[in-house]
Amino acid sequence: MAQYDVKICCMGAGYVGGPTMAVIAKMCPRIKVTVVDLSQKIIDAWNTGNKLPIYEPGLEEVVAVGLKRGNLVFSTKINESIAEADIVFISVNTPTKTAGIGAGRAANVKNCELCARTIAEVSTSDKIVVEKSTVPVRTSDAVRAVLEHGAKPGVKFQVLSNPEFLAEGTAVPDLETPSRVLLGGMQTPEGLKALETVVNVYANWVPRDKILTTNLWSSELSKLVANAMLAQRVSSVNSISALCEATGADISEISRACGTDPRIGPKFLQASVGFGGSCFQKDILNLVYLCESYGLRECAEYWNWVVQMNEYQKSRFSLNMVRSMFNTVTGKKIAIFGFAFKKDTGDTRETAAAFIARDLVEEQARVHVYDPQVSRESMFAEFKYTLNLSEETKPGLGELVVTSPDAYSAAQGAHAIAIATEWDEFKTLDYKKIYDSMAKPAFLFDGRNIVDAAALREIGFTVYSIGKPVGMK
Ligand SMILES: NC(=O)C1=CN([C@@H]2O[C@H](COP(=O)(O)OP(=O)(O)OC[C@H]3O[C@@H](n4cnc5c(N)ncnc54)[C@H](O)[C@@H]3O)[C@@H](O)[C@H]2O)C=CC1
Ligand SMILES: O=C(O)[C@H]1O[C@H](OP(=O)(O)OP(=O)(O)OC[C@H]2O[C@@H](n3ccc(=O)[nH]c3=O)[C@H](O)[C@@H]2O)[C@H](O)[C@@H](O)[C@@H]1O
Repeated sequence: MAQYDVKICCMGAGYVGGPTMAVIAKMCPRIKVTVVDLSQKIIDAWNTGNKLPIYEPGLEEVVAVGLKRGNLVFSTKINESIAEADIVFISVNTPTKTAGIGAGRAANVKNCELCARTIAEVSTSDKIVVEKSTVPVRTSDAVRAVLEHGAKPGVKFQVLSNPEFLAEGTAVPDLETPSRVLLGGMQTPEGLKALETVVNVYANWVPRDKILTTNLWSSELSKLVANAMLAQRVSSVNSISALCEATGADISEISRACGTDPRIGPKFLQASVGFGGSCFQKDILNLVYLCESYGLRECAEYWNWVVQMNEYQKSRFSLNMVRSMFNTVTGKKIAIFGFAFKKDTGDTRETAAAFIARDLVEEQARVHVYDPQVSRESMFAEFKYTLNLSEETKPGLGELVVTSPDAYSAAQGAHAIAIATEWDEFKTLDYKKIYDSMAKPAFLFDGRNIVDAAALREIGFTVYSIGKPVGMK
């Protein structure tokens, strides 16, 4: 039997737990990594090695290394895996609360607490418990209290915070060459020793100067702030896109002109139909709630506007579609290109595309959606979860929303195309062929500014791009 230097157990085999642990296993042959989940279906999918539960470029190859070598295991044997581990990562979902105190804003840390209870219950040896989930600042206090109160005699726990900064679609490069790894711990001799143990895991492939250590609360809060600041840039640029449409300025030129200043930088200045994803909105609302809880009303309002601006951008997009199409889309076929919240992922959580589809369906349009990675099942799950939109709340939804096998059939006979996700394949479609197959006038609303609007206008399309007045290149 193989001998390992360290044994890791990760609770939660989702978008974060799966890729993060697969990379640790790949980079550290002397570490055994077991990823556990409550869902047998998810664990079975990871174990296939080639039909993974999530789509992420390059991930199959990374998972294959650990599975083949035997130091990466996916399992539902939660208790046994925790019991044999030296380090336990908690990487479970922390969604926005839907009921009770702070509903709609506060993060629900129920799953983290349950993990802590399980760890306390089954541990017969000391463990380092690492919060990888994104949590409100000071959640580690609660985790520590649960662990200490539930611990078997003589068993000691150290709690660390190690938030994850990977972005979906680029998870593998983000994990293999991270901008930084952040680790927070208690500034006590035991806390610092635990920090050093986990620093040593990452130091197998991450340069030491990129491994930042802080106190627990700074680490927890930095994660919320990083997401809030990234989302703030998108909302800022989106707010200016509305001003561009009104004045004749061009948002792409503005992003370039401002982003060239090294103090501002070029990234996250791409105007869009609105940001989506499971975390930006959730984490900002969590920050808003924290500010409110500490009586910091102005700070709460400030960050809340990042979310408000995003809502405005999404509704502005669908309103512009309806207005441009002579104030009615009733009975019209409309193609939506892309449903994932960004390219290179099949994740639909909080995707702007769902909001656009909802608004169009409310107007009784017939919406035909094509996305290379999103199944009809996930699309309808997202409608229900985020928008409470289902056959029960909107009879006939199943017929109004059609999932198409490709972009051409989605657009066939349609009055308009809305590009909601920036998949590369949408840049190189045969738009002449698409135009010829559409009802006229043929509209194209580019929610990602990825098509060559001038070339499409040459073909005959009426093109609307974000942050560019009609008729502009
Ligand atoms: N999705 C992303 O790109 C990122 C997410 N995060 C944060 O990481 C955390 C996890 O997010 P995702 O991986 O996206 O969530 P996810 O929903 O994809 O995965 C969470 C998994 O945890 C499992 N789980 C829940 N309770 C459990 C328990 N008691 N024992 C074992 N498994 C349990 C669920 O079955 C699920 O498979 C969240 O706090 C999120 O905010 C942080 C950075 C990036
Ligand atoms: O905590 C998380 O879950 C993660 O959230 C984001 O990652 P992710 O949501 O996967 O994707 P992003 O690339 O940040 O995009 C988020 C949304 O903003 C949109 N966006 C992004 C950049 C931009 O310039 N314009 C823009 O509209 C994207 O299309 C997408 O809908 C952060 O980038 C990660 O660092 C973080 O770990």
